[in-house]
Amino acid sequence: MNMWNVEICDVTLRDGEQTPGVSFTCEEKMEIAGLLDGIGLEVIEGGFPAVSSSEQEAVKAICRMGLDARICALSRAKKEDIDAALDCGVDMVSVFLPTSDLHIRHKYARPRDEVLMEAMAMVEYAHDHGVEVRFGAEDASRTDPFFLLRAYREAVSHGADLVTFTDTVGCLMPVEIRAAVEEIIPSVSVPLCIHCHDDMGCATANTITAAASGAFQLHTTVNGIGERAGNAALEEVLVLLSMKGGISRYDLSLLHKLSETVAKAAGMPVARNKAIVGAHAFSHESGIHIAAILKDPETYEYVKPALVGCERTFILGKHTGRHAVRHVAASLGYDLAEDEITWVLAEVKRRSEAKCAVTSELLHEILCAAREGGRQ
Ligand SMILES: CC(=O)SCCNC(=O)CCNC(=O)[C@H](O)C(C)(C)COP(=O)(O)OP(=O)(O)OC[C@H]1O[C@@H](n2cnc3c(N)ncnc32)[C@H](O)[C@@H]1OP(=O)(O)O
Ligand SMILES: O=C(O)CCC(=O)C(=O)O
Repeated sequence: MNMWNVEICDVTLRDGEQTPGVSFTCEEKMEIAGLLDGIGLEVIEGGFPAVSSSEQEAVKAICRMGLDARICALSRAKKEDIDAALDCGVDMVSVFLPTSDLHIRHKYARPRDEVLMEAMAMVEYAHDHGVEVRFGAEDASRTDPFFLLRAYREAVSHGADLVTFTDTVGCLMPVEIRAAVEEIIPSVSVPLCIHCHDDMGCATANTITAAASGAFQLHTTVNGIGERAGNAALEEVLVLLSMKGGISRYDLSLLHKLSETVAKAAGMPVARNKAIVGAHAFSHESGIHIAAILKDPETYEYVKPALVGCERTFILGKHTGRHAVRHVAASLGYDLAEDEITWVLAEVKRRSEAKCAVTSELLHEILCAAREGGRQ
């Protein structure tokens, strides 16, 4: 398998925090940054220092942690924003500018070339301060392709080390992302970053398609949090990089702890069926599935739970079969006879159909009843 040449810039602490109603404390940001660094991510976007003085303090505190990851801060193409970022001691300043005619019309009401060249002076200003500079074309996916390439080339000539293609409103699908990335890469002399939103549910697919098409820096958020429907989910992108991109350098065993930490700090519980980090991502109830998994887990598990430090669980319910009952009962110390299995299975289905979750307590109760002849 070819290994993709990529790095991750996780933007949970900036774009993730733009989720309506979410605000991380400095301590929460530091704890999350520590976990992101522990996984081995190359870049952590710590925040947007121009937002407030406490945001600036939090980014400073992350910079002082001495992490291996490079710390990045977002900035508008404005001197005061760049100064606020530089003052934090970041390694990278990400200067963004809206480039679509739609955005430029409403935000500037001036000719796009004029707006672009003003922003380029800001790219140069950041570059002159000795930090890595990333230039982000906001709403790149709805930007005139000719003007987009011009913006990237100008940014590079003014000192940008990286340029970002942002699907700000999540309007593209993978084939369109591939076409855009394949057009940009040969025309721009610095690595391309990809920043995707999930408005149509394509953020992770778009990000990984961009990686497979040659994009270098992939932007993610933990649990996929972020503006509106969120961003590409870190945990999904990392597992895809491992399973499809031949990249094994990240410590995926920290993903669950990270997911729980972010969910708690954001006040946003993770959906049970969320890929990789959902409570049911490695759980099974269906009888046909469990019967086969007991022979070979690969039958119904493409992602191995151990890859992300998890264990498989079997949950008994309406859809369970005899193999599952026998196995789960045995794991709890009950060696059931065939007639006992029949009774327990019927009882499990009856309770489940009455919308009663078959928790481990209830299962113990049912198994005891089976043993004590309560089934008669
Ligand atoms: C796609 C993205 O995620 S981009 C990041 C979006 N994130 C956020 O907006 C969260 C943080 N934002 C904030 O805390 C505030 O909006 C601040 C501190 C940045 C600015 O606040 P305010 O000065 O009150 O301005 P306000 O938010 O109302 O309007 C934004 C201004 O920035 C301008 N602006 C927007 N993008 C850029 C840019 N890339 N470069 C320069 N100026 C910009 C707008 O045109 C508008 O200017 P105006 O005040 O002259 O009309
Ligand atoms: O340019 C960037 O890195 C960020 C822009 C962004 O958040 C977006 O367009 O959604």
